[in-house]
Amino acid sequence: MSLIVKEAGKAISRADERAPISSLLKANMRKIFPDHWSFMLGEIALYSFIILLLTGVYLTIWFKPSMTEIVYNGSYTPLVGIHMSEAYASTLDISFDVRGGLLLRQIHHWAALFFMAAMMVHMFRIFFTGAFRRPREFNWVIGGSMILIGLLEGFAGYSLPDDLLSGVGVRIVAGIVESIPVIGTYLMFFIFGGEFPGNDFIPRLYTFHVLLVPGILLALIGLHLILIFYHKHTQYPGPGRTNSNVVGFPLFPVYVAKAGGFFFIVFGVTALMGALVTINPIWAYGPYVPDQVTAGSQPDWYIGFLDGMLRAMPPWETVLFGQWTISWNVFIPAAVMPGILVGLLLAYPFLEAWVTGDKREHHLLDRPRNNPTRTAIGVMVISFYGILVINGANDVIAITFNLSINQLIWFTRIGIFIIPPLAFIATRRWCLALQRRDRDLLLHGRESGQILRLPHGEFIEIHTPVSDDVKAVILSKEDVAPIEAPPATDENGVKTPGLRGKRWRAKLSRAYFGDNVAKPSAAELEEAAHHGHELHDHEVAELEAAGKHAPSTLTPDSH
Ligand code: HEM
Ligand code: HEM
Repeated sequence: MSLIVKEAGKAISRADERAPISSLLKANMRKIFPDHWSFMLGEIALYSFIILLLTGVYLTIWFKPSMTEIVYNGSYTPLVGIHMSEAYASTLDISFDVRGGLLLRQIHHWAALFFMAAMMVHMFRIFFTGAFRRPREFNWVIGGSMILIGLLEGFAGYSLPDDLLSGVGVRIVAGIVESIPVIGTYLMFFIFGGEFPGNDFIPRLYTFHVLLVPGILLALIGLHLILIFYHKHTQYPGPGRTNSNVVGFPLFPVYVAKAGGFFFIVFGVTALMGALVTINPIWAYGPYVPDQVTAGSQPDWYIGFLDGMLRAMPPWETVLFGQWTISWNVFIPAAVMPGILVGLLLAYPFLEAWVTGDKREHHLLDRPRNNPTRTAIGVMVISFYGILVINGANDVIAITFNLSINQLIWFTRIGIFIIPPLAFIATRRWCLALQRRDRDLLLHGRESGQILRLPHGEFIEIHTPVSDDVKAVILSKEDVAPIEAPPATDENGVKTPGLRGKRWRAKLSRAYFGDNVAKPSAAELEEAAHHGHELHDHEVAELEAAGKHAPSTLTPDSH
């Protein structure tokens, strides 16, 4: 036995001489990572992706990416004798005839929904805490691209079974491609290998779904994680945490154990969902037939906002020279708007840095209230997105709540211009109110609800000072001055180049920082500490004369 161990040890050192992994591991495994529950969101995205890879490989063994028509003869009797594509029939086989097939299919689908949800909530965490600021802007761009690619990958997978529900989705995509002016029809023929639906689409989509996109995602996730390691993780403000240190636990053994355990929890929950909750029962929809549509058909949740945008658009069309139709009703919501939204998403870190003029490195996270405009922009975008998702399900909502679908469409058309700005204003005011509360907490302590009556009859409210931990968190706020507009000419009378642009930028910057409530200065804190921690001499004397003691840990605040 000891000989085997010795030989194995020798083999490892020989391997290590050729590929010096141990020194690399030694240097990095003790790296410190900060701790917070919200840092688990990125992990959920990562583990869901691993589950997708594992279950996806299992599905490839039986799935037949072919649109060749066959007559079904499997064990799901209601469809026996029906004409369908091999893709649809093989998905039925996976569901009813392959051992564990339905379970793995359902785990794959649930993992896809969790993957997209985890990515999005992870993105919100990054956004609201300002974790995308320098030096992590590029990692934000990688993340944003992964959302877009994940969305395409999910749509591709959802379309593979060639059932009536997914076929309707593919038909919509064909329509969107056709709506692109000039090249639309050519592009549609190129993608589908001829008229819709043709025979080539599912095999092409299959290569896209199981090879091309997973490969790209794998590379991007690898790069994303390497960059996180390289930049080090940001941390939330707290006692002893600064922009230049990291307070937390070492990667090995603490995080390796935690992350390993968490992977099994995510896998367990996904497997439980796959085992207990039906998802995408394609046998109930039937095979895709181009002239049929199922009532109440809904895409997976992450596509809902696109569908909502499409459904809200008025029926605008232009016919050029009496023969070329431009379908604005499809082109704008399904091609132009998504392009603009993705562009803004990817550019956000750079836009914010331009408006604030803040190009410094940030390793300490912002509290959302301390950056009211950013937080308000985030909530505004979420409300915009939410309205579109609701409209994407307007037929189902109309039937469930006995409403008219037209009412819902008009609610969306008007609401989309009114609700997001209201959400912006309300959030901004809310953040500023929280800033004011923080300032009050530092200067006057917490209202204890205890009222003290002084012997001469006056009532004072007792305020307890906040703990040092809370103080450290509140004091982490940075008060940044807005950018000033340069003078029209310099001291030699030379006109400032690009004056108009610079004035605009200064205006935006002022609007961005707007009514920021400055945190108390050191002098104000000193004054408050001096003033607040003891009762006035005459009050103490009064209490003592009455045979009472002033509460020593409490701070009265009647002055
Ligand atoms: C496949 C999808 C993704 C995976 C597997 C993933 C994974 C992770 C993990 C494990 C972390 C460290 C833990 C944490 O902070 O949550 C992280 C951090 C980060 N992620 Fe992602 N992420 C994904 C998508 C995204 C998206 C969509 C964005 C933004 C648009 C993004 C931007 C970032 C940034 C900027 C950090 C650094 C955060 C910091 O240091 O505080 N990621 N990601
Ligand atoms: C981000 C990664 C992925 C996402 C979001 C995703 C999503 C999906 C979805 C939603 C379906 C429809 C499932 C259903 O029938 O209800 C599907 C089907 C499928 N996926 Fe994926 N998938 C991913 C990665 C993979 C990988 C890596 C493979 C293979 C290596 C794979 C192989 C398949 C196959 C063969 C099907 C068709 C079988 C079926 O529908 O049951 N997937 N995928």
